Amino acid sequence: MKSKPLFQEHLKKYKGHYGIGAALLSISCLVQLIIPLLLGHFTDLIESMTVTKREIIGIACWIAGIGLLSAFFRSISRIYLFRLARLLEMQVRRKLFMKWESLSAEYFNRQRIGDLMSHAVNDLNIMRDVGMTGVFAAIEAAVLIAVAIFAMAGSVHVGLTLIVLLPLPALTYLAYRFRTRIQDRTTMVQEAIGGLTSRVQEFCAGIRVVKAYAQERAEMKKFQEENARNVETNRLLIEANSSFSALSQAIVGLSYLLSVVFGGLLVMKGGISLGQFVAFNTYLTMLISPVENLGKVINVFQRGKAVDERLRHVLDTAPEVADEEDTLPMEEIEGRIECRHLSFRYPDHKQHVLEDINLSVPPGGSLAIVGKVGSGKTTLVQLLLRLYNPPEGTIFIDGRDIRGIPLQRLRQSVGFVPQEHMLFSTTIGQNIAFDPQHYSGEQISEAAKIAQVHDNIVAFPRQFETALGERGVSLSGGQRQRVSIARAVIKKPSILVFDDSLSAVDTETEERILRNLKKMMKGRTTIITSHRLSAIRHADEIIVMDHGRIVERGNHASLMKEGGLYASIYEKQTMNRAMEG
Ligand SMILES: Nc1ncnc2c1ncn2[C@@H]1O[C@H](COP(=O)(O)OP(=O)(O)OP(=O)(O)O)[C@@H](O)[C@H]1O
Repeated sequence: MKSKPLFQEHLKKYKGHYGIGAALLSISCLVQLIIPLLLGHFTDLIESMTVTKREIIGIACWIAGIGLLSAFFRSISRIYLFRLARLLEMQVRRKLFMKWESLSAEYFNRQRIGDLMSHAVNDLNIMRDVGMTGVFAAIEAAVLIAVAIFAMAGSVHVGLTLIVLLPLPALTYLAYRFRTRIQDRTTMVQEAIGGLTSRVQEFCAGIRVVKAYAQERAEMKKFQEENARNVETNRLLIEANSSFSALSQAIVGLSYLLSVVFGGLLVMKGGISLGQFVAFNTYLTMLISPVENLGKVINVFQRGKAVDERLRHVLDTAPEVADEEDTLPMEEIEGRIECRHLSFRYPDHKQHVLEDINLSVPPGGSLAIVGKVGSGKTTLVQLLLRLYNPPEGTIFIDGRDIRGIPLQRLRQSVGFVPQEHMLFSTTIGQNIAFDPQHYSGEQISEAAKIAQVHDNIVAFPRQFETALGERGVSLSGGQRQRVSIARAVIKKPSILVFDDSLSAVDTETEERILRNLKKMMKGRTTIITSHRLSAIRHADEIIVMDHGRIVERGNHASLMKEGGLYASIYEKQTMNRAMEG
């Protein structure tokens, strides 16, 4: 289902609050409109030479008092309406984040980080601007224009008012002409910001590679291109905005000119008094700013519309991996895994990366998946976590099709150690206890011991409280790997999946980790993919993959006896180790 325009929805939901804000602002505008009448009266008194010093002070005090009262209501309404705009920003950002959390890994593969950041930051700034500048100026313009015109016609001269208002409909035409141009250019600017953010993000993340390959110049060139695109798109937007502003000001200026010429003639003919002429022009001056602002308001709303569409495009993305409506709850997962004729290709790809995979792991059993680079090992374990959707009827856990297992239950029951060891910029302890469940310090420490990283952590002055990432310490590749192993084992999951997760530790540490795991994983299912065969030789079953197919299967002894691919890789690795040792 397509979502409704975000701003309109917000307006509808908080219509009462917007009503109060609009009422407060209207009071401020109405109070302000008394000032021209006082000025007109004052001018007539001066012209008639009948004014006393006391009256002058009295009128000045009234003008000051009314000005203050108007400013008071204006500032309250501003606080009120701006708070609503902040609320809109916060709610849309929350929606956006919740949507991202529901989307599959594939969605993020297809997106540039810069574009996502541009949605979360720049698009929402524009959205907030719609709520702040847009709504505030629109209400002010509507009230001031309506009431000032009424006052000009009612208290001064209908004919003069009509003449002066004659050019103003041209503003509507102008807004119509500029509408698409401003919207399109806003989209271009937001996309350019996304591109620039992506470039900076990629450069910072890949700084070591850039330096190692002396790619600074090439990177600078790419950055310059994005930077220039950003400047150019902004230039185009400013050009459209400025032309729109200049033309609307010219229209307003024409009104002013008509007022001076025809108003002056009327005063000379005695049609209106000098005081009325002054009041009329003061009203017109009051009108100029909101009418000019009206141009800005239209501009802000047009930019807001472009952003609203961009954001809704994200919010309307359907999650590829989600619970079906008829998904039944599931108590505990025991850990029996089965693949039946599993063939898989990535969304939007023609080629199958897994072909007719059949396997069965009993609860508490261990399965090792080995094979050449790109043979499909990671794909297979990601399907077991349902990071992608396998075809129905191909993967079963505890006898239930994985597509019918509640995602929350499935993911709570699997401890996954991925190839890339993503640690968050919190403390080491929080990185280990990264689970909805609460863990005690003792449990965190225990998990770190199993993962063989406890000694490293306690060597830091703040131990488990040590902050990681930005402005925190950096861990070595091996330490990061072991912290993410600790993160998986602390859950004591029914199924533990290691995707080539022991590659950055030496063989001795690897042995110790596996020994500890064996104790802890008694009765739980373990799946390990690895390039290093020494890490998996104790597994109950080993499958060897090549080009997405299982080409050999058995245990270490039977595979060695077979003398196939497994045996040849194992011998090569043993020889290499012997030569290195
Ligand atoms: N998100 C994706 N979209 C499309 N194709 C993908 C995606 N991820 C992997 N592939 C392709 O699927 C095939 C299997 O990749 P996979 O990562 O499963 O292999 P692997 O055996 O784990 O490799 P490695 O040992 O390098 O980790 C490769 O040809 C790869 O290019």
